[in-house]
Amino acid sequence: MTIHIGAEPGQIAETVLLPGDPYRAKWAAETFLKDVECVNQVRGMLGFTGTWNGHRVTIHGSGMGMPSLSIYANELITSYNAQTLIRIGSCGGMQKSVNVRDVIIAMTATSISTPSRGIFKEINFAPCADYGLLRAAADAAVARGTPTHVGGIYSSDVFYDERPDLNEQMIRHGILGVEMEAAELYNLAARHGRRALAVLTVSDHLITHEALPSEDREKTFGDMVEIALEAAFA
Ligand SMILES: Nc1nc2c(nc(Br)n2[C@@H]2O[C@H](CO)[C@@H](O)[C@H]2O)c(=O)[nH]1
Repeated sequence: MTIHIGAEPGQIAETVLLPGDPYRAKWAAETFLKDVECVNQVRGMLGFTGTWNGHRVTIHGSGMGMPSLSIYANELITSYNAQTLIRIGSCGGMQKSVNVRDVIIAMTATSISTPSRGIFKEINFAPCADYGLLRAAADAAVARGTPTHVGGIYSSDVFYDERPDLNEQMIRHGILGVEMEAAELYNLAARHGRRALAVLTVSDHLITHEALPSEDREKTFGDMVEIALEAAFA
């Protein structure tokens, strides 16, 4: 048991999927896992452990934003020995070539600040995905016929951004999408020698201003869960 996770030792699997929304964690666990057990309800940040194709998997909410993700990823790594952590989430599209419903496999995660800035100081560390997970996820996505993009994303600290110049520079440099969690997940995985990846579905678009209808979000989210599971155990 930790400050924010009520699970007993052994109740969390070495492979953890991290959606931002705890209710998506519940839906994904009930939809894709067998022998599902709720292992955390502290502060409503639900976590579930079960099996997929005979493999133990935990699906646990991370909350929105890097400070929240940092709390859960730190405790999952240091107190429950999580070895593979895959963020499954959604993002805003930032390139005309990226369409709503597409999947983005995040190779790198650019930010202007993360909770690790106190450690890095003047170091401009490059948060990047585990290559094996990245390759397996890209292969799984393409095999499903899902339009897939592999490249850099932007992990922002704000949803209602008052800095249009930031997005302009990210778009100019080929950043595929914006979300709010992956950079710190990659920082923590590098620090603790773990595997991490972010698999994102594009649910809104910063250029076209299109947004995915809520009923489509569940289908595309399901695709991402399966891609992440196939990559984790490839
Ligand atoms: N900053 C930002 N975050 C986004 C966006 N679209 C999505 Br889905 N997100 C993600 O969704 C949540 C905010 O709605 C955060 O957890 C982000 O990771 C967007 O256009 N901008």
